Order: sequence, then C-alpha cells, then structure tokens
Amino acid sequence: MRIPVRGIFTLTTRSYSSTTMSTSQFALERQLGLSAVRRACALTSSVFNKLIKNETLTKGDKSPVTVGDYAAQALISVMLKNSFPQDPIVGEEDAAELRVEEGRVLRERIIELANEALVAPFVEGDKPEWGIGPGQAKTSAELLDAIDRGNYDGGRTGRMWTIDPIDGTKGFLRGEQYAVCLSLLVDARVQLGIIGCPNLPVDATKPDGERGCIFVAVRGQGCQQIPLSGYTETTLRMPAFTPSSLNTLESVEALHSSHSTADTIASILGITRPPLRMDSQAKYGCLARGDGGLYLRMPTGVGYREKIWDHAPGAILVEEAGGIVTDSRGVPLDFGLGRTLGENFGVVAAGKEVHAAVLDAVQQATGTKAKV
Ligand SMILES: Nc1ncnc2c1ncn2[C@@H]1O[C@H](COP(=O)(O)O)[C@@H](OP(=O)(O)O)[C@H]1O
Ligand SMILES: [Mg+2]
Repeated sequence: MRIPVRGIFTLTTRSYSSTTMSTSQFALERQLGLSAVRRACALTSSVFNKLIKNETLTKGDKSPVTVGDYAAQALISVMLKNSFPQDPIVGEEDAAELRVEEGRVLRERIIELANEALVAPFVEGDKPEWGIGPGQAKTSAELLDAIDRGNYDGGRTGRMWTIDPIDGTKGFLRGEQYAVCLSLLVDARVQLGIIGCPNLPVDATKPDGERGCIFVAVRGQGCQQIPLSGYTETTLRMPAFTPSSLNTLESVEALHSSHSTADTIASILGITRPPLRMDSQAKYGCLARGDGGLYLRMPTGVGYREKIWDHAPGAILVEEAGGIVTDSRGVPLDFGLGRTLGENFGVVAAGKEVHAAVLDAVQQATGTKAKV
C-alpha cells in the first residue's frame, strides 16, 4: 500500500509476516530486538508515569531515571542472553553501585521493575524460549549479572550489541523525547539498529496525534517505522532536500552540541526556519522519515568522546533510509575503537543530495578542513 505524505514523498506499508522475515539475514535478532525494545519502552513509560508524573521527584533527584535505566538494561540483556549467549554487550550502565548495601532500596525497585517487564504477557513476535513471559522472573543476582554483561570494552572484530536503555536522560525527566536504543555490530559495522521513542508523535505533521514509535533497520533491508500501539511497518525513505529547504535537528543541550555553530552553518546554507531541538536518538529516526533533513551535532570544544551506544543505532536508520552519516569533518563514524567513537567529533547526518554542501558550510563556519 502506498500513502502520500505531505506531498513530498511516499511511504510503503507492510504488515508483520513471520514467513517473510524468517528467511532474511538477522531476522531473529530483529524480532528479538523489537520485542526487547517494546518491553523496555513500556517499562520506562511506566517509571515516568509512576515516579515522575506523580511528582515524587524532588528537584535534582535523578533516581527515577536511574531506576528506569538499570531495569531496562537488565531486561534487554536477559533477552539477548537467552538467544545469543555468546554475544558481548556494550551497555551504558553497570551494577557496581547496586551491589553494595547503600544500593539496596534502588536495587529492590529495579529488580521488581525488570521482573514485571520480563513476565508481562507475550506480544506479537515473542517466542516462549526467549525466557520472557508469564512465570519467567529472575533472581536479584541474575539481574545484576545481566546489567554487568554490558561491561564489554568493544573492539573491531566479532559480534557485539550496544544498549542505551534511556538515551536522552534530560528529555525523559522533562517528559519530552527520549529513546530506548539497541544495535548489533559485526566486525565494527552496524548491522541492526532499533530505537524506541515512547513520546514521539507517529506523524510529525500531527504533533498532538498518536505518540510512540519504533524505528528499525537491518543493513540492506531498509528502515521501517512501527507504531508502539501496533505492528504495521512503514518503510522510510529520506526525501531529497535542497540546502535552503532544510530544517536542522539538534540536541536540546548546548553543552552536547554547539547551538551557535549550528546557527552559523544554517545561515551559510540559507536556512531560515528555526532548528528543531530534541533530546536523544529520536533525532535520527525523525531524520530517516523526512522530518528536517539535517542532523547537526557540533563539538563544543571540550574534547568530549561520543559513545558508540549514542550513535550506532541511529546511524544505520539514516543510512538505510538513503542518507549519509559522518562526523563534523566528514569522517565516517568508527565503531571499532572501543566504547567511544575515539577520534570522531560531532555528527553531520543528511540526505545524499545535501551532505557535501553541509560539510562545506561546516568548514566555513568552523575554519576546519573537511577530511574527505
Ligand atoms: N558534553 C557532551 N557532548 C556530547 N554529548 C554528550 C555530552 N555529555 C553527554 N552527552 C551524551 O548526549 C546524549 C544525549 O544526546 P542528545 O544531546 O542528542 O540528547 C547523552 O546520552 P544519555 O542521556 O543516555 O546519557 C550522553 O551520552
Ligand atoms: Mg545516550
């Protein structure tokens, strides 16, 4: 089925079919990852509704996000281990602070939340042998070990997963955008990316409409959007933009990405619309479906090393939707250097038609020479 969207480009939709998926490469990883991210989205939304919306959060108290982060990482890690016990995981969290007596209250809450999510009824695509569903609760020790399976140092060879259980912590606390992010890398190349965005409008043209979507991409199999409320997949293709028709997507946080450098770049490109500022890798999903056309993450000059879990899932979404992702100097992102992106600084992600023009503008704005 083809649907016209804003008159710019068309989307194709398909319904989930286990017969067609089972023959594809990484089909099991995709199915399991989608289920894990779906469950983690439900978990984090419930943490927000119970702990933050009810105003038990005191100013500056980050404990709800901490509880949600740990519990979601435990849940995803348990599900990965059941199907891929040999695969290492680079996860944002580790359980050291939960193993000591001072961490007892937090630990008990996390175990309760992770187990609630693990025993929740089956959703479409689940398999009972994944160790989830009714009656599959884990012990506290098993869940702490699951969190610590995220301690892998990364590297250039073999398979590894990345987990960012709540990306965009600040957006989560504000009730704005955040994302549950998962990726699979093989020999440092991203092969699967999944980003769950519980607060993101399903259709950018209807900001007050239905919220909650998952983006998923497997290398060579395109990028799809699925509503959290259902299972219909919509294949995404980035539309062609001209430089002046772009809208920039940027981090909300000026400490994460220089707003002033992005403003200068936008003005060189002739962009007159204000930037769309949004927390988390939801930006990559928006870019893939044609919102904005350009994601700019400009280094702030403090030498921050970007983390692989903050970009691997998003990068494949954009590439599979037809875009290009590099750092701010045009260098491809290197996911094989460990837990960080090493010598990659910032991000420029855009459609093929405009990426080179954007790099030229970055060079003019910053005085740095592009490396490609
Ligand atoms: N100084 C800095 N520069 C760039 N990114 C930073 C940063 N400090 C933290 N971050 C990362 O920015 C991520 C949020 O992305 P964004 O700025 O696009 O919303 C954070 O993820 P977490 O929220 O998972 O910690 C964190 O990893
Ligand atoms: Mg993050």
